[in-house]
Amino acid sequence: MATLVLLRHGESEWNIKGLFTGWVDVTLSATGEAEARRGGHLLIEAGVRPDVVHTSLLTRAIRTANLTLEAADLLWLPVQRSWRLNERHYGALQGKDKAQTRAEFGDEQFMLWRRSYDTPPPPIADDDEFSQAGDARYGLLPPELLPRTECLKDVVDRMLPYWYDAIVPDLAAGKTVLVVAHGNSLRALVKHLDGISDADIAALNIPTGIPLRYELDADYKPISSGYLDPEAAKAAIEAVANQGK
Ligand SMILES: O=C(O)[C@@H](CO)OP(=O)(O)O
Repeated sequence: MATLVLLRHGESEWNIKGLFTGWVDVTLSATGEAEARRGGHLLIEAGVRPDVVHTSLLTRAIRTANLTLEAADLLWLPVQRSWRLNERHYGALQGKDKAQTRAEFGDEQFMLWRRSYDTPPPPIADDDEFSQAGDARYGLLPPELLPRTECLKDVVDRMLPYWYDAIVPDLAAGKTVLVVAHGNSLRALVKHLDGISDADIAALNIPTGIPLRYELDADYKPISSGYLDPEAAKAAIEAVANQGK
């Protein structure tokens, strides 16, 4: 049996403002910092002691991992980072207000862009102020891999190689693995783990800052899973689902 813990970063400054974020590198709000520390305390209370950590390349996930590990007195753990754990690239919606977008394009189009499995938003222009073209952190990435927009299916496709090549080997070595990532990159991973259909994944939302623990069998299929604070998770999931309303 292997233990995997998934943690969405704490609330970000753009989560408060209700803006589509994607690959824009915003930092945590004060609430997000507190959530991240609480995540560390929840790990201690549950007796979960990660051996290794994987994060995206985005500051809000990296800072969440640091604050969570610090609270759990585990800052010394080895950490690996990959763009493959980044948030879904939100294309031309990056930097746009969710409520305004909903009002302008209507409920159906808004939900299609936000939660459909295979409809990406329009691509972002390279000269857009919220584009990542030319961002040094993706400098080693072959240019054709740098997305200009992504739907959830695109995220599954670019995240799974990292699951198989980097995370599964850690689990196979008997390590408890903590993955600190994002709402949609974790939706992609949960879809894979729980075998959720393309249609049903639209209804799945991940709360900020609450560790989600999986016990996996020898084939890395879930035996059990649950948030370390189920009551708080329930309310926070509802809030994510209602964003833009
Ligand atoms: O804006 C984003 O990048 C994500 C996560 O905050 O939003 P959503 O939940 O709407 O996909």
